[in-house]
Amino acid sequence: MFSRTFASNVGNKQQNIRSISTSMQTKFYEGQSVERYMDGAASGRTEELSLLLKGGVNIDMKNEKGWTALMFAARNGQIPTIKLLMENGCDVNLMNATGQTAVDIATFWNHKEAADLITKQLKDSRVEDNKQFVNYFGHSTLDRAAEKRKNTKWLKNTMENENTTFICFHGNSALVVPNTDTSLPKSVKFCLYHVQYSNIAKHLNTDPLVIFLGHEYNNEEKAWFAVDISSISKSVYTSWDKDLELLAAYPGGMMLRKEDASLLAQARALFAWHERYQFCATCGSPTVVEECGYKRRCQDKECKSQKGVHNTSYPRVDPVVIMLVESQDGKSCLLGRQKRFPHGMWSCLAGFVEPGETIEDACRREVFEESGIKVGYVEYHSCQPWPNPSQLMIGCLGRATSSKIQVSSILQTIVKQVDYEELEDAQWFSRETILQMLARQHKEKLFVPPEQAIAHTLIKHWVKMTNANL
Ligand SMILES: NC(=O)C1=CN([C@@H]2O[C@H](COP(=O)(O)OP(=O)(O)OC[C@H]3O[C@@H](n4cnc5c(N)ncnc54)[C@H](O)[C@@H]3O)[C@@H](O)[C@H]2O)C=CC1
Ligand SMILES: [Mg+2]
Ligand SMILES: [Mg+2]
Ligand SMILES: [Mg+2]
Ligand SMILES: [Zn+2]
Repeated sequence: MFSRTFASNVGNKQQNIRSISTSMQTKFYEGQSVERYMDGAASGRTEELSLLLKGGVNIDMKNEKGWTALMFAARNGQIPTIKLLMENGCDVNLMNATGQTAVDIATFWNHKEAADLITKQLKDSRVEDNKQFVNYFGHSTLDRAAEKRKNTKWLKNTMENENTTFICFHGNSALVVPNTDTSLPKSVKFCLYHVQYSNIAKHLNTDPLVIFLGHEYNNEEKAWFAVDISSISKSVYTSWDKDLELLAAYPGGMMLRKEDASLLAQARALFAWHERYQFCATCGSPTVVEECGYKRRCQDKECKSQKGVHNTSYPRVDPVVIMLVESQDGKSCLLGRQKRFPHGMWSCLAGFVEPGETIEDACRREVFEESGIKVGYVEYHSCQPWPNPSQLMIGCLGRATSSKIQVSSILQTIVKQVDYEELEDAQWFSRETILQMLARQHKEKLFVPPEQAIAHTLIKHWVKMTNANL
């Protein structure tokens, strides 16, 4: 039903095949030339390969065993050749006749650097190929390197390393400096303050909460940590830099560069978890931090949580569905208003996923509870870590099977008693009205959430999907 959505979301895989048009280039398909191309890759003759690629060779051509040039380069750990092929857009996902990818081959032959390099591209290309939308707060550039979290020696050395960067948190807020880089979008008002541990260590508690965020891909030397500085007063941190200030993670986190925002989303969720889960959920004993911020272990050795793996010991992520619901005729979409929203703002309906519930059913239930609208087909669009404090917003598109809105239909009786309403109002909006709201040109000053919110992404996607001129 939503095939047009898929066309603009996940179905548009680029075929990255280069056609060869001239007769000279066509000759290249002859056996000898294939061999020359493959041999060039295996031997690392980058200049020759570069010329062949400029001549229009099919970069992903395969030999009779299904091997590509990238696979040959991976077989011999030819780093510059691998880089050249990837820069020229080779397909890193291809498999040979026995089902091995270039990463498998590099790994098998012990070329770790080559395997890591191709793996990184693989991740990037998945995003690129699928045209998958990455929302604000989701642009992490770090390898979380979970295996390092237990390696105390590596952690200690790395924390002290001058290439390592610390970001600082004080309760719910991050330490920031005003942005002075005018090349960044206007919405970027602040930058996370970056500091080395040695510069702040003397001001910290004896054992501050430190969280390992990860290191840059293929570079263990460039590691990132977050540290709790709540024991430090304003006069102390402003002595490091007079422009320093504390920025509340939400909504302040919307005013950062996208890379900073993802670091904030990761750190903020973990700090909030540590603050709220000081005691064991199973027996009530105090807990201690392990795995550089990624685990809390009960101090009672007899506690059930010590036996086996228990999710009470690990950081929380709360799944929330958020959905753009399209009317039966496809001409309008359903938006709602919560009381706490700024005047004039309308957004997608959203709600926490409940235990034992599918994403699709959660969308249908929340929409029905909040608006009385029934939803049939549901599909996934994209997601967003939401640091308020640790939701994972699962963005979906849904098709309504009814049209009569009854706000908080199911909750209405309870709502009266507890004086709380999920939504103050819900309405259908035409595409034309949505366009005015997106452009902030609506005559009654109605608008939708800012582009940092996944609600904005979904609304804009629906407008594009319905062929509006955006
Ligand atoms: N990024 C975005 O564009 C948007 C993000 N959101 C976020 O989604 C979240 C959920 O949306 P709502 O409409 O409020 O959900 P909702 O419709 O499920 O109602 C919230 C109520 O659900 C209950 N609840 C169930 N599980 C909960 C949990 N794990 N944590 C807290 N409360 C829980 C509480 O009674 C709460 O008052 C909100 O925290 C909001 O910050 C909401 C809309 C847009
Ligand atoms: Mg709800
Ligand atoms: Mg809701
Ligand atoms: Mg709910
Ligand atoms: Zn316990």
